[in-house]
Amino acid sequence: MGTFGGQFEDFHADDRRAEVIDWLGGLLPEFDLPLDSSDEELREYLIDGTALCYTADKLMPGVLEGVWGGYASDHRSNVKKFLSVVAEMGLPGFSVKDLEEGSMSSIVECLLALRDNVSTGLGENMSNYAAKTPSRPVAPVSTQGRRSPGEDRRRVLWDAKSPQRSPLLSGQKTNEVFQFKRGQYTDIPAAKISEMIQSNSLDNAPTQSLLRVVNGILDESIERKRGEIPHRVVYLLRNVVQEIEHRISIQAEHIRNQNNIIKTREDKYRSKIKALETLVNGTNEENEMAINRLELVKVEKSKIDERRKLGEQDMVRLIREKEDAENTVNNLRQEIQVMSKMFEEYREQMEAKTNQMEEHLTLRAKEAEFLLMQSKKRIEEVETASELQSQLWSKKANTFRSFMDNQKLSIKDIRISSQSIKQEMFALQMKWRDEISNIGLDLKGLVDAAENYHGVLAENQKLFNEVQELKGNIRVYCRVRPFLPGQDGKSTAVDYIGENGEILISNPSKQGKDGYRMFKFNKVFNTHVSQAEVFSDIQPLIRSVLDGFNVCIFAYGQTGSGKTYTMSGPGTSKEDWGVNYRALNDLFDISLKRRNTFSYEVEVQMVEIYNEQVRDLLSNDIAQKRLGIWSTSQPNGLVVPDASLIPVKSTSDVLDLMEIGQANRAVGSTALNERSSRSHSILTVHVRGLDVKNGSTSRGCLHLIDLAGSERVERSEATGDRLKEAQHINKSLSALGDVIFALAQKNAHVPYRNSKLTQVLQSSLGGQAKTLMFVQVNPDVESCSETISTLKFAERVSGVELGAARSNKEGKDIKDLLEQVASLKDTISRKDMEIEQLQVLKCNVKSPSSLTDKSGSSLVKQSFTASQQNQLISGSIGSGEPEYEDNASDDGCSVGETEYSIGSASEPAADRTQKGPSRLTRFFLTKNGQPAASRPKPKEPVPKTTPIGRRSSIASQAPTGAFSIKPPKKRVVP
Ligand SMILES: Nc1ncnc2c1ncn2[C@@H]1O[C@H](COP(=O)(O)OP(=O)(O)OP(=O)(O)O)[C@@H](O)[C@H]1O
Repeated sequence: MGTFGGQFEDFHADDRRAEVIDWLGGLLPEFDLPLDSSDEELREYLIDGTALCYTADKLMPGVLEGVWGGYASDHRSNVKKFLSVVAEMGLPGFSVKDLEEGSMSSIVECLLALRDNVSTGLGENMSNYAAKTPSRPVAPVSTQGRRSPGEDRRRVLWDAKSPQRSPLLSGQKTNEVFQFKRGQYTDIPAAKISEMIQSNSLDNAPTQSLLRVVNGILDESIERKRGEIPHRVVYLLRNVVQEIEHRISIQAEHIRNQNNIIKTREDKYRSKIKALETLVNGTNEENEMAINRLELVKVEKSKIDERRKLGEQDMVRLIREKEDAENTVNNLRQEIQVMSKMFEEYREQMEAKTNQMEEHLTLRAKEAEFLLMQSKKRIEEVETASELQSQLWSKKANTFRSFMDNQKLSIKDIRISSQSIKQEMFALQMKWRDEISNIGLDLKGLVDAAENYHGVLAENQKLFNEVQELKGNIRVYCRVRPFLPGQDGKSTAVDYIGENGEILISNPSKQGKDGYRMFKFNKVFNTHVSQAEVFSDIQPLIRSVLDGFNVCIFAYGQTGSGKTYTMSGPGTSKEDWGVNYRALNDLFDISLKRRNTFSYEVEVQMVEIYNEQVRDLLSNDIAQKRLGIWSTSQPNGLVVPDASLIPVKSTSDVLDLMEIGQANRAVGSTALNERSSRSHSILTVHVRGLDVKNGSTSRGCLHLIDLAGSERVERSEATGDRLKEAQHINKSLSALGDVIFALAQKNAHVPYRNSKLTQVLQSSLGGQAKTLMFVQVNPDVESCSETISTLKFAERVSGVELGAARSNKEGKDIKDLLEQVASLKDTISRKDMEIEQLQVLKCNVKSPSSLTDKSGSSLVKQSFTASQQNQLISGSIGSGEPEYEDNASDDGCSVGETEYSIGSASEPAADRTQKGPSRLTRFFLTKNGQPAASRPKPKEPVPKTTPIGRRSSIASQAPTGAFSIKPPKKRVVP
């Protein structure tokens, strides 16, 4: 039943809609919707509101102009205008939303109400309504025959809305015309009545007015009783009645039409009811068909919905795409703006540059012009000058010509005189030939001597070194550290390194000559010199330990200058080995070579001086007792006897010990060196040798000392414990400086006891040891002042004469050795004399004219006075150092070899003769420069005191007894 009710409602709605469509089809010519159009189709037609407005305008022309000025482009506004007209008429309206998407029934009902309202003769209302609207042009009035009801209706509307067509036709006037007072109709003049009739005012008059006119006329005729109504009034009456009849007939026709429509609708309803009944009573098949159709419809609907959804999605997508596109466009716009800004800036820059260039070019052009002017001037000047010059030259040429003429004349004279000279010369030549043959004989002897000259020189050099050895100068070797990795950009303070031990330091903080300082040492090792090369230079010195000498090598220099590098080496590989390892290795090698003649025992001690305390680096005992330092006169040579003394047999033993020692060393970091030695480390190698043939013994001791850094406290930025350490280090190093100073000055008192370091070094500095100092230099220009003070110190050290080293040998051959030394010194004096003679000869060869005096005797013979000759022959070294010969080692290396020569030994003889007294002469000078004429002759017994800086005579220093080496605390290397 519900379905049927719903279907009925649908049919009803369809019907109502069809009615509207039908009505609109008749009203609007362009409206061509079929009667069975759906709600949606109708909505589609009406939705923009134009059709609604047309309808209203058609029914009530101009009515919309009164409502907000006519049509609008916006569909909602049109619909609203239509709705306002409908509302004004008091008809049911609808909402805009209904028209857009809701039910169409409200719209259909509204339109039908409008239709009914208009067609049921709401003409008055309409005319009243239309009367409110402003005037508009008069619509053309159809005058042809009978009019259709619609046309009439519209005409009525039109006429009602055109009040100014004639005075009578206006609503007000019409009322005035048809609202006569009783008795007035009869009084209306005929002209007026005919005018009223002719002007169709009756057509326009409302029906009520017409009926009032009829009643009025009838009332007047009744009142008059006589029944006499003027013809003209009757005429009017008849016309009015005709009009009323006409209207009634129109109404009747309209009603008939309505009836027809109703009948048609009735038929439709009936057929629909029948269809419904058929539907209701229909077979299952039909139902199914209907259901199927319904399903199809649903499917279609769902499809439509889907399409709609898809459309909506498309719409959303398109909107998004549009938004994206807009964003892109905006971005592009922004980019364009940025680009244009940049371009603008760039253009401005280019303009600025162009301007600058223009200015620059203008300046250059001006300069060029100026230069051109100057050049022109110069050319003019040069032209003038060249003219003057050519004049001068021509003058000079004339002078020269005359001079040449004179010269030619004088040449003639000379030729004549040369003839006579030639003759004289010939006589002289004869004389010279004799003389030259004599000189040739002399020269032959000279050539023989010259052949030996170099050999003699080398020997002399060797002897000079030996003299140095005898003097016992501390050798100073300077080594310059290379820049470390990462220090590439630094500039060096080392300006020059000479081959003969010169080193020039430049100090950029000082100007001119003061900015440079030259030092001279026994040797300077440049940055590239290898560990092996350094060692080869000191090897003979170290080997002398096996011959019973005490040797001390210590490294001095500021932190990070390479002391540990030189003494220990940077690593344990063989190339890296420093002096320590190489020295011990070398000692083992030689002792092996000499094993048939000598048997050696090697023992090692390793101590450090840390904060003025001596610590045993080879002890396992952490809480060590303080170690005492013995006086240097201890016969066993042990300076720190309580320190562990470990016997070693091979290099590997040494390596193990060094490792222990290095591990126990006190190191820390300073601002200058990441791992800085904070103590002085002393490695002492004790060597005892036994001559298996004659039973004599020797005892040598090698001190290898790595001093702590000598930098200033403030530069190392040390504080706390580090400051204390640094202060101790500085104090001990300054004590070392004082000792060196006292030694250099040959003071009676040498302050050894001021520090542990000087106490330990006492035997090396003041005793009979051979001492060598490595002065380490950091090339960095920032360390320039430290470098200079280090080198000054080293310079002072190099001036210290310790006296000749003494071998700690004991045996019956000491006397023999002393004799050997005496004869050696005799040889030296002889050799020096020979050299002197050769030099004199050489001078004489250079100037042959001076070779002979008038008496024809040789100047060579005259170059020495008798007293000088006596002096030379009788000159004696006097020291008779037995150690000198003992230096010669079995393998041919001797300590006194040229490696230790000081630069001056290699100077050319000529230079030396020019500079001052010869080496020989210097050799025989005492320290105050006086000739040592009273020296004993070589064959004389060896004196007890040495003439050259010896502190005590050999005799007094000779070992007095057998070695009394205190049995040390020996420790076996793990
Ligand atoms: N001749 C050299 N060749 C290459 N590198 C060197 C040389 N000398 C020193 N060095 C390097 O310089 C750095 C400092 O050297 P080293 O530690 O030996 O200085 P130091 O004077 O012993 O310092 P400290 O007083 O602080 O102990 C190390 O890295 C070392 O390897």
